[in-house]
Amino acid sequence: MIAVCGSGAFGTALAISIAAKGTKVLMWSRDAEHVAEMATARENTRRLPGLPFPDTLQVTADINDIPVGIPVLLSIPMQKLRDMIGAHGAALESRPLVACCKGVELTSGLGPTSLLSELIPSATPAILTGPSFAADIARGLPTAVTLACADADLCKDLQEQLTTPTLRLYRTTDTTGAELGGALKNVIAIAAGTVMGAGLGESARAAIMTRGYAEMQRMALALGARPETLAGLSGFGDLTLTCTSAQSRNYSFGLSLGRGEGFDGSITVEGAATARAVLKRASDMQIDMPITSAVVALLEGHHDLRDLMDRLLSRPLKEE
Ligand SMILES: NC(=O)C1=CN([C@@H]2O[C@H](COP(=O)(O)OP(=O)(O)OC[C@H]3O[C@@H](n4cnc5c(N)ncnc54)[C@H](O)[C@@H]3O)[C@@H](O)[C@H]2O)C=CC1
Ligand SMILES: O=C(CO)COP(=O)(O)O
Repeated sequence: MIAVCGSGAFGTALAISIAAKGTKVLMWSRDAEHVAEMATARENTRRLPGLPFPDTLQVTADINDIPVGIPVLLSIPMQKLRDMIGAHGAALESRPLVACCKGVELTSGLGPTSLLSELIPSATPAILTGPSFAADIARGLPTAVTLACADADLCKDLQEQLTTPTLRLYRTTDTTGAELGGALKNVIAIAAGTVMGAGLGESARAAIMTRGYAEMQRMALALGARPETLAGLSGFGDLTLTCTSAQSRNYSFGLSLGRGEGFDGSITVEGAATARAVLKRASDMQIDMPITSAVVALLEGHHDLRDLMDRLLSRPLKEE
């Protein structure tokens, strides 16, 4: 048995996929009304309509229903994870906790596994991340992601428990690389969307993706990530998906920025807060991140995209 905390799109998709192979899954949400709705409809009509729950998936609004010791997947947006743990951490102690979120916390500069280690030292943190849209996972379309956990034996055990016939997990002990790949690619996806929204062309997007990947590597390697993790599913793989699909909320947010349109503030766009958090960390560490810096300028109301592009294009010429 496993548990999933958070009944958003991603948590629900993982719960459906894992339950579909016969594993018992208990999905918790803080919203009792939503839980009652899901229990009756046997689907999450708010986030993944039309994708029925397997019989092995149950829902609860009481986090204390989660049995002691079983692995818990935490699919809560990065900037909300501290609040969630603050309110419910006592129920999550002494067990594997698999972060299923992508970002860097604005207030601390920490990624999901470091934050979990700080807040619940008795738990063993892991992270599940990589190129995967929730709807694809829930529909049973083929998907491959990275599972990272510093404890190699536990990582292998979780890999077996969470892999399904359509969701294939690759394992690594490099939690830093996995979580930074997932966080940083969202920032570059906002930039790629902006370029496309502004009509600057697919060649410009390819340049943003490639130079964005160079930025991701600079930051992640400086923080101890392994290059092969960045080149894998959680880095290059997710960068590719998120910078090329309007299914991505980060990319769609960028499209709106580039077109000068508004965007629904209730939609989870992890890259926005992460861009600010990463830029602060990069400037403390004297790491050059011009694309991230341009995204932050856009977020702070710098509407002259042409001026930002000119700034990127007029940087000193250098080796690749
Ligand atoms: N949607 C997708 O296709 C994918 C999402 N992710 C990642 O999964 C994470 C979650 O994203 P989604 O599920 O799409 O977001 P979502 O916006 O659909 O759902 C977020 C969930 O978190 C809950 N939540 C928010 N604050 C909370 C709090 N303080 N306490 C308890 N619960 C709280 C909400 O009630 C909601 O159920 C993000 O980090 C995202 O980057 C990763 C891969 C795919
Ligand atoms: O991380 C994702 C796909 O791997 C989902 O991307 P968005 O959060 O931009 O929708």
